[in-house]
Amino acid sequence: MKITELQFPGCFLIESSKFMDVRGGFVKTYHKNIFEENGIKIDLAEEFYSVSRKDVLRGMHFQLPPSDHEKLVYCMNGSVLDVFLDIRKNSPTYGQSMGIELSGENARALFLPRGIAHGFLSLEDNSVMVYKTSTVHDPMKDCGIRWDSFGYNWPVSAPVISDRDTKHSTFSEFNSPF
Ligand SMILES: Cc1cn([C@H]2C[C@H](O)[C@@H](COP(=O)(O)OP(=O)(O)O[C@H]3O[C@@H](C)C(=O)[C@@H](O)[C@H]3O)O2)c(=O)[nH]c1=O
Repeated sequence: MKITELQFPGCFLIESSKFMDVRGGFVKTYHKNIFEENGIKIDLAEEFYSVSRKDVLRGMHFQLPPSDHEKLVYCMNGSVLDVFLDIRKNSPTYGQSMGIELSGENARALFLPRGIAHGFLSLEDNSVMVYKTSTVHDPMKDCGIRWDSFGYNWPVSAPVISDRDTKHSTFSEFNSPF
């Protein structure tokens, strides 16, 4: 397991070893000690997953304080372009976004701290995204920023998005509490 801090402080790329044999594959997605040795502390409270068709775009999501949380995300099957946006006002990378491909094949995961908005574009059918979070879902604090409002160059013109995701504030309208 190789863990690298990204250019956004507190965001980490986790590259897990994938063991293959005649039966298929094996991937370890969380190891408390290795994570903590690399500066990642997450008390797991919930786990969930979504399944998306090609060109589905979900995001950009986060929970507001006091229900904000750390998030460990990975793609167990298929592939996605995972995109995250720094909305921490005191961060040197505030307002910046970056994208990383996650797939069942590359077995990468991302650790995202509080104050990072998260979304992804599904690059193929049956892309399964798994999340482990440090607080439980709080519908009253579940919040978002419009996917097309912060300058990220998504490689899709007409993504499939939820009704909720069309209604988020734009990045410039949003007054970040982080
Ligand atoms: C996120 C979530 C949703 N739900 C419900 C609400 C709704 O009825 C249904 C689908 O929710 P959504 O449309 O918000 O699902 P989705 O758009 O897939 O939400 C996810 O998007 C990505 C980008 C993230 O980063 C995740 O943290 C999460 O916000 O599931 C829960 O019960 N618990 C949860 O933790």
